[in-house]
Amino acid sequence: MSASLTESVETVTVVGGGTMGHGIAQTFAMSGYDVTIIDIDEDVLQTALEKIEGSLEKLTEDPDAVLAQIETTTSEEEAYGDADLVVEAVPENIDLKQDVFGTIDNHAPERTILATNTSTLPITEIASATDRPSKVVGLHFSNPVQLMDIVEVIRGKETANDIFEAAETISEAIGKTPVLVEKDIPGFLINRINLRFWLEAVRQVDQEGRDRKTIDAAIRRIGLPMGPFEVLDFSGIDVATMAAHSMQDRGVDLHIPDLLEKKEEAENYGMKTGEGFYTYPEPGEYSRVEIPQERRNDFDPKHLVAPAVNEAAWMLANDVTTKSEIDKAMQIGINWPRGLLEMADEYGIDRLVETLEELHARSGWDEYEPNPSLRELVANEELGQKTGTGFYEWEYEQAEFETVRYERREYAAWITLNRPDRLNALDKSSWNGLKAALEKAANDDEVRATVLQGAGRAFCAGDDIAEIQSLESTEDAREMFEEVLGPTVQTVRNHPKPIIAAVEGAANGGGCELVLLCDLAVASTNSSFALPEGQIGALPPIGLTYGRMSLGKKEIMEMSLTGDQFTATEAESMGIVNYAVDETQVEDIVRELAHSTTASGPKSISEMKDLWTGMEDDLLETWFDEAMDRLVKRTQSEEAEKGLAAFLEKREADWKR
Ligand SMILES: C/C=C/C(=O)SCCNC(=O)CCNC(=O)[C@H](O)C(C)(C)COP(=O)(O)OP(=O)(O)OC[C@H]1O[C@@H](n2cnc3c(N)ncnc32)[C@H](O)[C@@H]1OP(=O)(O)O
Repeated sequence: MSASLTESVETVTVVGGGTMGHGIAQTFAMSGYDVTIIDIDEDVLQTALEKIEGSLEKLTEDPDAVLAQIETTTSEEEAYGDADLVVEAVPENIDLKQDVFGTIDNHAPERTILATNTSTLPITEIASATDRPSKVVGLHFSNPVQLMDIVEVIRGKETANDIFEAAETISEAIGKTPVLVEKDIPGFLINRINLRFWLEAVRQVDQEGRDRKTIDAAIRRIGLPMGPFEVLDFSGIDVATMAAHSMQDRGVDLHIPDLLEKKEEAENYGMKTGEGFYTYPEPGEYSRVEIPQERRNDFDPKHLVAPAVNEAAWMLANDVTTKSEIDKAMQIGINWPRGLLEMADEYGIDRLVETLEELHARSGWDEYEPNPSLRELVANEELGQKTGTGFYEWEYEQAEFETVRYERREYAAWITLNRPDRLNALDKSSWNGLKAALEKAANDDEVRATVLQGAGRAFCAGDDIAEIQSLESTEDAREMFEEVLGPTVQTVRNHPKPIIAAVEGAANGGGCELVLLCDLAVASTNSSFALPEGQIGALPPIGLTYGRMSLGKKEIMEMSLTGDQFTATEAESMGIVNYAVDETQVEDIVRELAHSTTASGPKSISEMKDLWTGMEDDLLETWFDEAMDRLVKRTQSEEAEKGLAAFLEKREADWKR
């Protein structure tokens, strides 16, 4: 039925020749429809035609042919008498719109479908001004209409199925991607989600003293084309504030930060006035804002993503739309690199719920109370990529190798040292488990990056000192270090995929050395790094050899000779880790890094790694063997006997002065 309805639409009348109206008219004409624009003002119609002509010159080979399909009129009879579809785009005023719809209804034939491009008003109320509410539908275009792909198709309370479906197919026929909104809710889909994201960004500046450029840098970091302040300036602070107020007026639980109101009152609308959150060369002249990339890790994007996901969860729980419509809207409508709900599954629903709880507590805003459907996902362990199910299903595999847990989340292997009560100290089973897990990741072509992390409050406190103490002879020690530890070290070094250490907590001794062996590393700012092997009468075999590739002599010697703890920030400046970031972001930044490495060819990566390993071998292989030999002897020495006992008895060795 809708197909024939759609086919029967040949003539389209657009009401209002302003910014949206002329864009809508041009779009229909470019797709071959006969278009009439009606406005009460001849001058507006003239300007509309000029603007369309100017735009067509940039977009088509033959602007005249398209222009020939557009007529203008001020006569209602002429405009509506033969229209198959009317699209209204007059200013956002309910009385005006109802008046216009009453007039259209009087003049248009019974078959005519009536659409409104309102962004803030209820479709149902507009439709109530007609005798055909079942034939009224929302078609909310984005500005500039001729360039933006997305259109929201909104069902009013009375909209008939065939009209809703026809609106969908007509949207496709004019080259747009329709997003179906099944309920006539304030803000529809895109504004509702955008506003949650934007308003929290402004609150962060207003109430938390955050810097707007840092927030924009963090949001660009996760792949969005612009940060929230750039977007607000670009699309108009007045427009966003108006949309927020209208949602608030219609009963949506939503706060508008004072800072946004102040900008609006001062008429600092953004690019169009030359001043908004940023300053522009001239009113109306866009220039891309300089955003300091180096601050990109200093703000957690989850603070903005979580409120948006909460809004999406509310929509899903209330049958307003579907997951795919939400994700399509964000990807196609506003150029997100992935859909919002896909992103939610990457972050982990549990972590977004935690973020919402934190925002709720800090702001006191009830809209941040997590939607019950999110809590239900958490209760069901449907956390997203890390459990294989969240909003969507994901490729997921789990295996245990002794005390090491292996998970494949989509294209990344997450390997977890899992002896939290021993701070993941590396005993024989950990070394063997790590080797087996790495081999599994290496042999799986689907795995493109490998992450190494620790369970609990430490990354890894080094070799298991109790186990070292239990080695009773040089032969035992040789077997442990040369047949267990050594081969695992070589497995780490020869791993053909990027290995990224995710450090949260202590990385001591062998733990710190594992970080040195990884290709990339991210640490929480409360992590610590140390090579304290000397304190137990041993020595750091990897730190002293392969560690040289990351650290200079003074650094290695200070770490090895003193065993002192270094902070994550120091580790970052020394080159032990790439980034020291807030603990809430370690997992995210590691995942982003893993994702970024997939931009490089898998074979290129293994060649790069092979070259590096070969170079290290030429320089250091014999010295690593030498270091291991000395380590074996050290662990069997009288000094080690005292040092190992001292640690296990929680006291200092007697040589300490
Ligand atoms: C070739 C050799 C290479 C090596 O790697 S040798 C080992 C080098 N590593 C170290 O020397 C670090 C040893 N650990 C520590 O110094 C401390 O831990 C930390 C600073 C990392 C953390 O201190 P805190 O937060 O106070 O925790 P806690 O109470 O010391 O540790 C919790 C439990 O974990 C055990 N544990 C910690 N590290 C090791 C280890 N490396 N080997 C065996 N057990 C370890 C502890 O004893 C304790 O146990 P309980 O709860 O029974 O008292």
